[in-house]
This record gives sequence, structure tokens and C-alpha cells, in this order.
Amino acid sequence: MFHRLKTDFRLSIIALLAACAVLGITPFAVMRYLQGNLPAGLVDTSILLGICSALVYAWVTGDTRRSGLAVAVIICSGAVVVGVVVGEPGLFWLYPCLVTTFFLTNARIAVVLNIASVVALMVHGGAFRSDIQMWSFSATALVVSACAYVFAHRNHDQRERLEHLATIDPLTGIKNRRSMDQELDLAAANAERTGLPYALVLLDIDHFKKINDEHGHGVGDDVLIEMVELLRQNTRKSDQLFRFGGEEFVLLLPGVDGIGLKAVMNNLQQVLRKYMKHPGGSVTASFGVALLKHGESVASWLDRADAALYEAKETGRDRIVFADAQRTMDRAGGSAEPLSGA
Ligand SMILES: Nc1nc2c(ncn2[C@@H]2O[C@H](COP(=O)(O)OP(=O)(O)OP(=O)(O)O)[C@@H](O)[C@H]2O)c(=O)[nH]1
Repeated sequence: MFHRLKTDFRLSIIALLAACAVLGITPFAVMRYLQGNLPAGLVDTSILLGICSALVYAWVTGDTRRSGLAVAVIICSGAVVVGVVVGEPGLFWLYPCLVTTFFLTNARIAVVLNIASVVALMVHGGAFRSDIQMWSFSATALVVSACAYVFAHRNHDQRERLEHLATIDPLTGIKNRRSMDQELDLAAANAERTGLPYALVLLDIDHFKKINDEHGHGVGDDVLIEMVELLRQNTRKSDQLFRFGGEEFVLLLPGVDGIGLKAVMNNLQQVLRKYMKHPGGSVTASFGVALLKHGESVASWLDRADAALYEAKETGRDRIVFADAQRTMDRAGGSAEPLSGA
């Protein structure tokens, strides 16, 4: 539960507002019912129920975009109605709402909601003691909204930048191991649900240390970049490439098995053999391939691909080795030809 709140910013804001609503609005609602102020009590109750329902919806569906917008509308309209019904003391509730809208929905909608709330109160006018108070309230509401906008905008940019830094390999621009873990989990879940086959390829450049040692790290870096480019050009849009670490990469291939998988792998091997060069000659790679088994864990899937890669390295490099070759062969239609080969 805490993990979800920690990783989903908007959900955490909705949960925080729900907690504040329960703790902060409930006493007022009770007090207003006790004072016989039924309209105000009903407004408080509606706001409370609205925010809590939005939280339940966001939690169950994961759709924080819609629920965030719903909460933003509820709190703004709620604050306006409280201002109208209660008068001056109710106006103060609009300030926290003007700030939180920017964290609940996108900036443009938040600006529209904030302006609409202030204008609604001004048009009604009944909540203010004088024109001076009304204009002071509007000016301060504008300042609060502007500051919240700047803060939310910066916060959004920084979050996106951090996410990029945390998930993208700076040298090659592809996703890193961290994102790979998430994508493999998603792939395994999707395979379980839909039965779509998924192949995982562990790919490791051969004798890469030698390239670095003989030609320098700059040349080694260029080889890594070039290989990523070649793999990108020769795989489908739906395939995903990750840098596993060092000169090792992972390719996730959805919807391919049997003969198709064998053809894809042979093509990749040929492309790398033909086009991957460094100043001292050509560059080759070894491949370990594993098809996800029914009900298998991601760790076991990776282990089998890793064992296949190890075998490819041990048996001469520049080779493709399929984990559980017999199973892959069955899917390929029972070909007698072994599925590991140079
Ligand atoms: N240029 C460059 N080198 C890297 C990078 N990351 C790891 N390396 C180097 O990659 C090399 C990997 O060497 P090894 O693990 O011995 O592998 P190898 O020489 O390819 O040998 P085999 O895999 O057995 O064929 C090491 O020298 C690392 O320093 C990088 O980002 N850039």
C-alpha cells in the first residue's frame, strides 16, 4: 500500500486530501448539523463522500487522471459553495484548493478551475463584507494560484527529468536494467493473461575488453552505440531493447516463437556480423534466447537466457543458443536441425 502511495504522486495527493477531508471536514459537518445549518452540513458531507469515492476509484482502477480531475472539481466547487453558504469564514477553504488543483490535474485545467472558483464567488458577492475585501481576496487568490502554478510546473519537470535519469542509459539512450525489470514483469503478466509468447534474448559483445584495451574506451563506446542502432533498425517497434550492464543487452520480443524466432535471431546475427566494425576488424556477439514458459517467474526466465548465453560463449562465441532447444523446436514444427549454431 505504502509503495503505491510512494510511487504514484497523484494518488498520494488524492489520499492525502481524503485523509484531510475525513479529519478536517467531518467535525465541521457534525457541528453544522448540530447547529441546525442543514445546507452547510449537506455540502460538507457531499465533499467528504465525493473525495472518498474518488480515492476508492483511483485505488481500484489506477486511473488517477480522471479521479484527480474529479477531486479538483469537487474541492473547488465545494469551497465556492461553502463560501456562499457560510460567508466570510468559509472563504479561507478556497486557498488550499487553489494550490492542490495543480497537483490533481494538468496546469491548464487547474488555472481554469481556480479562475472559475474566484469569479463565481465574486459574481455572487454575498460572501464578502465589502468590495475592498472582495478585491483583496481575489488578488491574494491570484497570487497563491500563480505561485502554485510555478511550483507545480517545476516539480513536474524535475520529476520527468529524474524519471528519465533513473530509467535511461546515458550512453546509448535505451532503457536501463531498472526499466527492464518493470517491463519483464509486465510481459510475464501479459503472457499469463493473453497467452502471447514472449522471447528474451541476452546478447553480449564478444571480446569487448580487447576492443577497449587495443583501441580505447571511446571506440568501445562507439561500438556499443552502433550496435544499439543496428538492433533498433532490425527489430520491430513492439520489441524492446535494454542495456543490462556493460556490453550486455536484453531484447524482449513479444509475439514470436518457433520458426519466426529462429529467423529473427539468424537475421540479427547476420546483420551484426556484416555491419558491426571497429578499427581492428569486425565485431561479433553471442546470444542466449529463452521463451517464457507458462507460469514461469521472470528470475527463472532470465536465468535460462543467461545459461544459454554462457553456453554460447563457452562453445566458441558468435553463436545463438536457445534455452530448452527441444521446446523451441517443437514450436518450430519439430525441425530436426539443432537450434543452437554458429
Ligand atoms: N567502452 C566501454 N566499455 C565498457 C562499458 N561498460 C563496460 N565496459 C567494458 O566491457 C568489458 C567487458 O569485458 P568482459 O566482461 O571481460 O567481456 P569480453 O571481453 O567481451 O569477453 P567475452 O564476453 O567473454 O567475450 C570490460 O573491459 C569493461 O570495462 C562502457 O560503457 N563503455
